Amino acid sequence: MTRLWIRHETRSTERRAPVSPADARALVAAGVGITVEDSPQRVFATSDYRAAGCAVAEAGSWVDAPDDVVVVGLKELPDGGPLRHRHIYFGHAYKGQAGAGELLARFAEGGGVLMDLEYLTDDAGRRLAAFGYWAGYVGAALAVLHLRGALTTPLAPTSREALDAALAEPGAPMTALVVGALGRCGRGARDALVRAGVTPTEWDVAETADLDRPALLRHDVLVNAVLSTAPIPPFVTSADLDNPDRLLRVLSDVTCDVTSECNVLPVNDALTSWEAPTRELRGGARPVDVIAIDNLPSLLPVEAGLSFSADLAPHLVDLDSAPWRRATALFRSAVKENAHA
Ligand SMILES: NC(=O)c1ccc[n+]([C@@H]2O[C@H](COP(=O)([O-])OP(=O)(O)OC[C@H]3O[C@@H](n4cnc5c(N)ncnc54)[C@H](O)[C@@H]3O)[C@@H](O)[C@H]2O)c1
Repeated sequence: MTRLWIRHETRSTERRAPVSPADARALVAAGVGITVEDSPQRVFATSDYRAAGCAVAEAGSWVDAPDDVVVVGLKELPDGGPLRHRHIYFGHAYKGQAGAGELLARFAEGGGVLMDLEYLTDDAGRRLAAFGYWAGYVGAALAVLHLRGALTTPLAPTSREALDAALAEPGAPMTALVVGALGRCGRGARDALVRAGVTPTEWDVAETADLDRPALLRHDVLVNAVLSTAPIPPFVTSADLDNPDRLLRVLSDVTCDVTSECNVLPVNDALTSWEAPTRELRGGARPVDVIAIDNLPSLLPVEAGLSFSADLAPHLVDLDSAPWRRATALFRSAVKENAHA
């Protein structure tokens, strides 16, 4: 029998969960055993999981859980020693990100396995469960609100209704470009911009093959929603920021590949946060700011949590299916490469 252990998230701002109580109920009915760690910040009540037939454990107790449980979460694990369980979450460990080598070494040392949610794909390579839509939606919304001077900090989780009401407030006209417009984040970004009364320019692979830099710089807002798996020439360079014809004022980097070799916006090399969502890249009379928040969907935790759980839960019944086997194989080759690095 599959035994899942849904962990409390380490990051205090992370209110989402990978599986909702309603989907947990369906999994339990399908014969999956589920333990849910109590969590002070999770958007779904622990009592709802209990009512759905899940056992409840203390926050962080997965470290002492039996070897055969599969630990399920979303974002980073707490620092610590060797990892001996199978873990399902977003490890961000295969693109040379900061800390990736150390994480893979912890798995190698403990004999555990990372079944990375980013690489859970169907036979055609399409992601099976992703938060992209709401990430793009919030990423574009923050850019609009910032440009209008209507961003209140620190950011806090909200509802779509409240966010849409803020976007519907009248503001000065602006232009916006979404790159990666055909993807999940891109679609969310486009919808948020339309909600704000902005008709976005939409670029995907075809439009960036021969990048029209002057056209890019003529937009007030750039939302980067590209999924890059190998380094490509940057979309915005330092010289672009110094270009006197630049209109670009806000870069919203939904991708957040800021420490990766795949960073297409190398003018920025650091994340921003809920406390300080924007950072100035150029000041003075022609400022330009960046937004690079890597947990955007957490700002709409209910909408994001429910849609992600609906996608993921059906795949948690059988962890030996082809998608999980592919994700595991990828992990094993990353560990091997890391050992030789
Ligand atoms: N910041 C956050 O909180 C957050 C949340 C979810 C996802 N993400 C990240 O956002 C990125 C996009 O995720 P997604 O789910 O939307 O991916 P996706 O695969 O659905 O979409 C990516 C899009 O980028 C396009 N693309 C790829 N290369 C391109 C290029 N050179 N030029 C133009 N377009 C290109 C693809 O054709 C596709 O349409 C990922 O890196 C993901 O990790 C961030």
